Amino acid sequence: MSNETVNGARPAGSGVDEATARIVDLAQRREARDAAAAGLVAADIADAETVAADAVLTGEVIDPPGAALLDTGAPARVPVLPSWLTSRAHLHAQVRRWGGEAAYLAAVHTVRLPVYAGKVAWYAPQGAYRLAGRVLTWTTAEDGNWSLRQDAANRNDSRTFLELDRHRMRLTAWRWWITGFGTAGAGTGGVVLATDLLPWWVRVPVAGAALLGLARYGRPLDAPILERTIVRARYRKLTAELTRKGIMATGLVKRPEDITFAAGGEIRRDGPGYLAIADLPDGVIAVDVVERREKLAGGLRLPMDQVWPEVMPREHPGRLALWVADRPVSAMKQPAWPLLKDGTTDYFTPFVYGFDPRMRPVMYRLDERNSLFAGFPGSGKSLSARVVMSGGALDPLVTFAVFDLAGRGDFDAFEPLCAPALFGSGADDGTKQRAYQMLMWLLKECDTRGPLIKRYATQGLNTENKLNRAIAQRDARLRPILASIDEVQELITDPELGKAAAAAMTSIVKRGRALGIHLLIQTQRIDKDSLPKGVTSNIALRTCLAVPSHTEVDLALGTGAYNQGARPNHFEIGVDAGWGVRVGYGPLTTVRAAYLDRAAVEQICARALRLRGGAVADVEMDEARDVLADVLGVLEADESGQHWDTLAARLADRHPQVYSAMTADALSAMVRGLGLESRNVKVSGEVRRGVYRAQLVTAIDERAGDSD
Ligand SMILES: Nc1ncnc2c1ncn2[C@@H]1O[C@H](COP(=O)(O)OP(=O)(O)OP(=O)(O)O)[C@@H](O)[C@H]1O
Repeated sequence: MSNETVNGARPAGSGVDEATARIVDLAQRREARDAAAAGLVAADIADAETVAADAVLTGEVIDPPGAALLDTGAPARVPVLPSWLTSRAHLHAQVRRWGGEAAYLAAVHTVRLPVYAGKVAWYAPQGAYRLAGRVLTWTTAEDGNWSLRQDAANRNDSRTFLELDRHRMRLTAWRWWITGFGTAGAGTGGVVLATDLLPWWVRVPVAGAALLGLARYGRPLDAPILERTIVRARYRKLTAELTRKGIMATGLVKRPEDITFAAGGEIRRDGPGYLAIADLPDGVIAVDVVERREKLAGGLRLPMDQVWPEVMPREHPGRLALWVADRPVSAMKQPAWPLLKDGTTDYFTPFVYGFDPRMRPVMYRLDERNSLFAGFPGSGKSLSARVVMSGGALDPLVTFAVFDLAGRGDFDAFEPLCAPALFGSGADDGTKQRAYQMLMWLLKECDTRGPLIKRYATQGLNTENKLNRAIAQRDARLRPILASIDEVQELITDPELGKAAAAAMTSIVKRGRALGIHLLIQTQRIDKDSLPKGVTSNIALRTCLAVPSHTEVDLALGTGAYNQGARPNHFEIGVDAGWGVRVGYGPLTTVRAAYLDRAAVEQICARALRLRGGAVADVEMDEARDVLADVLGVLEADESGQHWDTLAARLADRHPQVYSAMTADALSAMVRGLGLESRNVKVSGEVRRGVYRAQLVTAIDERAGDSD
């Protein structure tokens, strides 16, 4: 409709003199209002900012009658139950909050009890005296027509006076009876309370209530017995006004009234805080507000940690969910991990991983997913990954492979759950080599599992050529595998193994997903070299913990995550340890892993070992291969050299269990890592990079000479 309006343009042919005062035609105005209500704009001939529609609209009619309506989703409905009644955690939070307030009031008034007792002792007799006076006045009906009688007396009108007094006497006749019975009843009550006729727990509260009532009646109006306690404003209620004030502080919106609140989404309590669903004016989207969280918090006069603006998934981009916590979230106590003390999990079913800022449980899924945890040192990666691994450990079917390339011992508790060849902890080359062998083993598993699973499909155990629990239980060769590598960048950037390891990981995350292989990698270095796109882009479940800037956010979570509102760069390392933004399972989620300290993880692993009958099966690994000898072995007798790509393909063919993921680049990097040069090799007239037989032979001879 705005295309019908041109600022400052004069109405075509109106002939209105701007200098003259405008006379408004009320009938026309009314008509225009009705038209506006019907969704139309009536051009007001006297409106200097409106021009005739046909002067501007030269093309086709934009909204022909009966144009299709856009589906903006199901009509918003008010929740049947208040949100604090819909989850146990929220109910606890609400009860705790009420309990806290009740305890505070009880404490305040208990301390003041002696003062209150003194006030009651002072005012109760005064109340009794006042009450007696009031009852007497009522009984004698002196108040009723006193002024009329006085008036008759002043006028010496004895007849009227006597008539009025007779009326008064008639009233007093029955009132004396009531007063008499009332006084006798009160007296008897007093005697009963003063003696032992009733137990103390009846007498004390009744006497107390009576005294309190008298004291209340006897006190001056401005002297309350209970001290007025101004309860500290511990909780700041989020109102529409406050929400608008906060959003205005971002500088994105010009007029507060442009911020509206979604129907059915009024501001309400949600977990330990308040939730407002606001619709932003045209041209402003929720991501813009999320981006200016700091200004928003400033406008609300609250610490950042208490203000959680979010984009609403599956809603229009201008709808903002603003959740304001009662207290800074980092100071809130997270609920305990539900599986901490008992319970088991199922690899194929989600389990609780952590809690979002509203303290709602957030689930984690192992099947058909791979995981990445990226964050700066101290952001809580290892702890978060340990929760995922603890979840996996509580399914007795899961086979573990764990490599900690930092060697800090964060994952030592999982050692008893791993076959000896599948556990390593250390920053040395040997551990990296073993981690690489583990990847080769996973590749081999990918090769063997596919045909086996297909066979079970023909027996009716699955429908989609994917591993499921029934198959995993039936065949010990198809147990789900959870393979974790901490500080994976150490392996990926290794000059010798890096390229081949990255290629292997890419292959594993692509193929292993449906075969019950979950690769979980963690890294603190977030750049293109440490997180090659081939690996990350195939990992579905990615969690980014505290990082310095949007570059790392997009590298870890995928390009565009920052634009969609992911802001892990707002987390403060140390304070917000464990907080991360996750993609790949449900909508973009801000979540903090449940806190499991070392002792808790050790207990969980001990439980997990018991679930596995106290021991884990050994795993056969292929011996580490001699790469140079293998390359020499695939050179044909008449070849003096060969290209890397041909050699890589031949190696994958000859030793698929070890080299199936081998690429030309990876092979070149591995061989160069062993001290050989990559050279131009001419084969069948084509010159490409490769290696000569003579180089390989010399290197092998030198190595043999060194070891002698
Ligand atoms: N979910 C959590 N809840 C509470 N505190 C946490 C949480 N996660 C981590 N922390 C705290 O942060 C500290 C660092 O965690 P962690 O060792 O997992 O970080 P990291 O990112 O792995 O660091 P590094 O890269 O140096 O290994 C922990 O010792 C713990 O005190």
